[in-house]
Amino acid sequence: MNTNEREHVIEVTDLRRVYGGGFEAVRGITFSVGHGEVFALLGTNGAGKTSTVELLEGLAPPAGGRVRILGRDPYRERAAVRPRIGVMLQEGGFPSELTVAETARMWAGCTSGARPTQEALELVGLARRSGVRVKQLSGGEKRRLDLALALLGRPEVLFLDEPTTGLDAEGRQDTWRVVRELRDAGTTVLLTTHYLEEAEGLADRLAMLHEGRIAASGTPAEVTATQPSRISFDLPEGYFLGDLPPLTDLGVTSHETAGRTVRLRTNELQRTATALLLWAQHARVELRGLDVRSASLEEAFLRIAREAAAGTGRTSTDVGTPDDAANRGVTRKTEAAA
Ligand SMILES: Nc1ncnc2c1ncn2[C@@H]1O[C@H](COP(=O)(O)OP(=O)(O)OP(=O)(O)O)[C@@H](O)[C@H]1O
Repeated sequence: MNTNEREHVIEVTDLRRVYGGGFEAVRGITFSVGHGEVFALLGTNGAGKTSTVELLEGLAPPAGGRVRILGRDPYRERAAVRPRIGVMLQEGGFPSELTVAETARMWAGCTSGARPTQEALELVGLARRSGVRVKQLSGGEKRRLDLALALLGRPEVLFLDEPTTGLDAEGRQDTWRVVRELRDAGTTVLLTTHYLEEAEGLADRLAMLHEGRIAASGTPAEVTATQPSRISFDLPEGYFLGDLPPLTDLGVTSHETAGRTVRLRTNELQRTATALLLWAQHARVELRGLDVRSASLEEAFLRIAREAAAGTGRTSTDVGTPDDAANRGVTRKTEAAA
């Protein structure tokens, strides 16, 4: 592996995809993924995730911009790139009359340097179902088979398009475990998902797509940090809202009351919480029901999607590389909302 591959296993620059009829599904996106990173593409339905991943897999040429996988063009240099990547499609579409083992063997026959089929099936917890026909598998088991086949070639780069759709909670956990093990072994993983907790728990970095553009990107923590945190508590007996320190001085962006319960939103969680606790200590009162929490990725996603849909999204895109340690702050492409 040369230096460039180590730095940028996946490199996407101003990528565009236009379908017949002139519809622009991918409108100039830029990001890179480093060796051994898990990168998640999130987005609303039709945001352009699959259209992007297909370009990365070399299934179609971009209408504009550039893709490099392991330093090579995945479309023009497909013969060199394909053996080094693993692809798990949304719909595997394998012959339903074959058994699991037969399907894996058939796929292994088309894969250079394939690992033993039983090993791949064991990785995804399907070894016990080797003799079962594909048509008799549950939806979740079919997804596991898709994953096993993607792993057969010991890929350096793994593309997972909605890998846990249709899986139950246990199956999802199993898939996450496999992805983490692969990542720990140095595999670079790019996944698309609709499950925000999946991105939150699995991805080192992520990008949220909206209408073919990146609306926000960064680590999950960086993306959620762009959203206000929440603090709620009950006003102590005999105290009123006006008895608290001026809320704007505490970094509070909005507040509401319901009975004696006060709910605050703040972009400076530590400062606001500390000031409230100091006030309570000084007043010798208890803030009953105190609840302090950061925004979830789901909240961030919903807000960013709403803002982007309202037309406040900017058009430029940029995601820091993993080596840009000093520049790892989230890249928000939407104006901050109150
Ligand atoms: N072959 C095609 N021809 C024309 N338009 C297409 C084609 N494939 C996808 N599109 C359109 O491109 C846009 C992006 O689709 P894409 O499948 O990439 O979105 P997605 O983010 O993967 O969506 P989902 O989460 O629903 O799977 C959508 O508006 C879709 O209708």
